[in-house]
Amino acid sequence: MPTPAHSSLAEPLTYRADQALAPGTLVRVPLGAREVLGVVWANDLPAPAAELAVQVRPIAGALDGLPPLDDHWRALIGFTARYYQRALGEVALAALPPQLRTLTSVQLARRLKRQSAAATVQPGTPTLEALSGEQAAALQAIEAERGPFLLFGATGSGKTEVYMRAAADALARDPAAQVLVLVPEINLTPQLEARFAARFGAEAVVSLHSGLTPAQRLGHWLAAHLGHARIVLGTRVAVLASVPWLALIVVDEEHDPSYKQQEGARYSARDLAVYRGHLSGAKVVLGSATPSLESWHASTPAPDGPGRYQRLAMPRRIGTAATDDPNAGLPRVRRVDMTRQPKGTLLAPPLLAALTERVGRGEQVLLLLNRRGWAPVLACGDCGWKSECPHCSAYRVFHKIDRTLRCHHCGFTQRVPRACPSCGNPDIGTLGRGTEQLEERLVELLAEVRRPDGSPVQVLRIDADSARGAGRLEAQLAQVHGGDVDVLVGTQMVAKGHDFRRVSLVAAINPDGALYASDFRAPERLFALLMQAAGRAGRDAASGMDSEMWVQTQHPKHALFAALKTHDYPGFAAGQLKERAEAGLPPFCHLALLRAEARTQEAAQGFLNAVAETAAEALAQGELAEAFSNLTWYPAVPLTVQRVANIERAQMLIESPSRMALQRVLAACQPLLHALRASAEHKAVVRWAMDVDPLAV
Ligand SMILES: Nc1ncnc2c1ncn2[C@@H]1O[C@H](COP(=O)(O)OP(=O)(O)OP(=O)(O)O)[C@@H](O)[C@H]1O
Ligand SMILES: [Zn+2]
Repeated sequence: MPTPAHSSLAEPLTYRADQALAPGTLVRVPLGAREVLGVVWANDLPAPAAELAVQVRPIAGALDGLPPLDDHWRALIGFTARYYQRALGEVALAALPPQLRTLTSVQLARRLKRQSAAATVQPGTPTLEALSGEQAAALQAIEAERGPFLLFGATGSGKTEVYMRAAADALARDPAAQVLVLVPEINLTPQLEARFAARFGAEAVVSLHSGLTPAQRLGHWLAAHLGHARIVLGTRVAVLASVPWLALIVVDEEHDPSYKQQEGARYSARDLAVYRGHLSGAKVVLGSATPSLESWHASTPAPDGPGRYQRLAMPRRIGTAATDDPNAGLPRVRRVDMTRQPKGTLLAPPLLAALTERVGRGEQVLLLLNRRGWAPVLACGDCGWKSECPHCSAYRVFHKIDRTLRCHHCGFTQRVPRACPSCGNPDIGTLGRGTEQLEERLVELLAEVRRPDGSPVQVLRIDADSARGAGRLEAQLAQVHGGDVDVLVGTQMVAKGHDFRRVSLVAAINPDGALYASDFRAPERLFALLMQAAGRAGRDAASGMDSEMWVQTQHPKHALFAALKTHDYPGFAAGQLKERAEAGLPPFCHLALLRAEARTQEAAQGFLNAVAETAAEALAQGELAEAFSNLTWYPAVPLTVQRVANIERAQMLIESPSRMALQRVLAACQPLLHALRASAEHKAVVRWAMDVDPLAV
């Protein structure tokens, strides 16, 4: 009973095969007029009645040069499809390398011949540093206990070393063992891949992510599937790779939102990693200096929390064990009250002075501004015109570099008008600031400043615009690591995971926007971003540089900044969890979002409300009555950015204290959703999607 990978059909299809095929075997099967890739899902079906048997088509061929996908993998795919409410075939397909879809059995055999044999792993090289006491204790616990573990290690506490030693232990224990290491965005951390390759040998490590060519992706996937790769390093898609001898899964920076897939099956790779570990008996280590509140709560011991994960703390930075100060080596946090600065100040004078001094001493400075472009809005002071996107409910951003107005939602781009398009006023201006403007201003402000060797100061901007193009980002990061850059300006991209050795001052230029955002996770995100940004400063304890994190804010007394000042993640988390418990928000309840897109807002909301009504009629009585009574359905509302590319977007929140109840009702809603979508009444609906455990609401 192979499941053809591309169909949106929920259930596997039945085919006939002359030879017995083990479950997990890849096959090519006819589907309508096409021939597609499939996976044998079960082979123990009762023979169909004679009159039906003639309708069962034979498979076109089996890719039997390849070992079948194992039970654990199939169970993982089955779980993912069920939990995230998607078709089995779709999830299986997304997990397989695209090139497999087109290969014939003969081509695959040829490809397999070229695949190199199993890599030999050199266990430990003699140049290893001695572990810190905290690192040694964490490793010992990982060795001795079952987990899953939350490695709660301060920035610069040496979590990567713990991952590598735990990996080395797992590989040494079993000559076939494999390790899966998940990272948020691989091109942001080229350093990490290099460190693993240096430690374990380049042949033993393969990467899996969307930046690979189709041929590389197939090659790396095969290396993992055949057991040749001992370490598989990848982004969220790698959690679904076939890794048959899996012994350890590491999820680095487990709080990172990019672990959540945002289209198709909207899975959380972090949550699936925990499930996968449970399925295949592999240990799971989630690591972060700013864990997600879900993982923090899960690792809180009874009676205050469920104690499902075991928390391992490494509060100290490497090289600071000799002092009594638990925050030794972490930057001193300074809040600048922007209400006391002249209106429109971009960089407060004391910050500019500190920055100038640091650069003059040959230290590096990192400025965080989470907004790309020159200014978020272009506006006319006379008639009130603003640079709205004609296709979206959003403003187009002014990019000075190529003099364009660009919509960051739909991509619509035009040249900047010379005068106000509405009233002809030639004197149009900008509102707000982005990274381009900050970069330009810094170059002006630092024009007279010299580095210790007398050369002019170098300013570099890193954001999604500067990083466009293959290899650009890696090259820019290499410039920073190489010391060619004095001031680095960037969006959240620069705050993540980098081991910058010479940064001694980090500043958040304007973080206030997120303080009062409507999403209940906004404070958690902001706190993590600022802690991580601060974590890029003063990483070389041996250099003796003191380091600082500056925060420019209109709300210097805000509790979030107070917690940041003392590097108090546990205090911040406790406050947030208390609020979440009182408000009945995750992790104390479970959410699903139903989204709809249509030509009109009315049609989008009408569809969602019809789903809620139909579900109530169909499910409130009968078998699912009790589960259904555990759910709260909120009315449909427009999304914050309501219209994108002329499509109206709406969503409906469904909430339950019981994950099980939510799962059962969502599954029962699937046929209702498909039927409603197909009905004439809702033909204006363009698409709908279900997001289980959504990250943003
Ligand atoms: N036992 C050790 N002795 C000396 N140096 C070490 C040791 N362990 C790690 N380091 C070094 O300390 C630095 C910080 O370690 P690492 O990058 O692993 O930190 P991290 O905990 O992952 O931080 P972040 O959360 O900021 O990414 C690295 O340069 C690493 O090589
Ligand atoms: Zn647009």
